[in-house]
Amino acid sequence: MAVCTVYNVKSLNSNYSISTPAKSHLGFHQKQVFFYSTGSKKTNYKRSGSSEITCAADSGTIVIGLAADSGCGKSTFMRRLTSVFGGAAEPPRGGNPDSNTLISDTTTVICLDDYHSLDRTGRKEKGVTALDPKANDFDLMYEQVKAIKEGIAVQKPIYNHVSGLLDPPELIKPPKILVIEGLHPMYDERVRDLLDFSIYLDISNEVKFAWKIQRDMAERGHSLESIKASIEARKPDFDAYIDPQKQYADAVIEVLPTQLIPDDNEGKVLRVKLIMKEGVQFFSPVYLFDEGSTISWIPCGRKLTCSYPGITFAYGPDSYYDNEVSVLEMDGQFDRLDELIYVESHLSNISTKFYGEVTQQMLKHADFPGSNNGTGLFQTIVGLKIRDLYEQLIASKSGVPQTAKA
Ligand SMILES: Nc1ncnc2c1ncn2[C@@H]1O[C@H](COP(=O)(O)OP(=O)(O)OP(=O)(O)O)[C@@H](O)[C@H]1O
Ligand SMILES: O=C(CO)[C@H](O)[C@H](O)COP(=O)(O)O
Repeated sequence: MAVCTVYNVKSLNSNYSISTPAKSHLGFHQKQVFFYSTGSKKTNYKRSGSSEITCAADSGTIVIGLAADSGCGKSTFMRRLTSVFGGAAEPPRGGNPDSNTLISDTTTVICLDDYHSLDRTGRKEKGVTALDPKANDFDLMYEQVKAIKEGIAVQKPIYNHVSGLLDPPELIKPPKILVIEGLHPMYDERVRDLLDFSIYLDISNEVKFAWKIQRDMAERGHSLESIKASIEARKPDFDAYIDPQKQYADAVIEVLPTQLIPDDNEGKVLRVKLIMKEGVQFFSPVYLFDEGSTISWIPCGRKLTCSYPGITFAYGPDSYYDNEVSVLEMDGQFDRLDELIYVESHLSNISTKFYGEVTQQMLKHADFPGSNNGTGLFQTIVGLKIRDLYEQLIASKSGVPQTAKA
């Protein structure tokens, strides 16, 4: 286990202190004062001693970025990803019960909402949304993600979604895999350059609306009008600051209404595309039947039960924001998840460790949203690809060659 040094930093105008790494690139050696803004006022910190802690990562931390709007399936995706590595993710033990962080043996998932520089009141006073870069501290985000990547523990702020306030920070030790999820993992070029792999969940407006209604009306008691108003209010900033990040993603999961039901407006049956950038180190796109060909496939028949409106798959090369990509598409939904093995056996480069691993993962989490359609299938596959990328990166650092995967 590696040893990390954290420097204690005392607050000059509030009653809690934070610790932060002592690296000169963070400015503490030179300046010894760190500005951390809470709400609309700034809090000053001064260095006061240091301590050593045990860090989890000996061979460096790899950093994955996951971008999406609120309510677009990030938490569900994270649960699928963590499961691929084994073990469950939990909030930091004994910490703030409203922490947004999830820690498992291999992964630590931090939510970038914790880098809101303006709290709920601060945003209201200034008339900005949480999507606006002005409401977020990208300098601190960059410094802390960089520090963790270099094996240094940090004291990360917490944005409390219950109170709408910035809470005292929590200690984040470098894990094997750090996932930064939220609104802006690819917005700031410096943060973007720290990412070893990036994913964007691109949920079309119609589908986003259907999911929001399902969650916020059924589970949170919001009215239809308030859900509509909240989506409308966020849209200009979403279009300006969140959506453009998809051009930088190594993989995009795009979720659209089905094309199998004419004029469908229920949003239950989905058409899902997995858009995979070519030429990304340690990431080889998944393919159907024949790499590089253009394929359309209706798998329904003796081996796959399909009720109305059926299932179609498509695969082929394309371009996306001037990048060469491979696109795998699924429209429709599975009737029987155990039969997914039939589809899995026709996919290649899925980075499984044994035959049927995708199907096993999907069956294990059959109760997660999207398990009967392309959202669950592609999230699971991307999880396996991330595991593969991690193993290849670690092997490349230690000089051990990796064997080819399915
Ligand atoms: N693949 C899916 N299929 C159907 N519904 C889904 C899917 N993924 C997410 N949802 C719906 O969206 C809701 C939000 O999902 P989730 O909590 O994973 O999103 P999130 O991006 O983490 O949200 P937030 O940022 O608001 O915490 C779920 O409760 C569910 O209703
Ligand atoms: O877009 C969001 C990311 O999840 C939230 O709206 C943002 O973090 C502000 O949170 P809250 O609405 O709890 O004040």
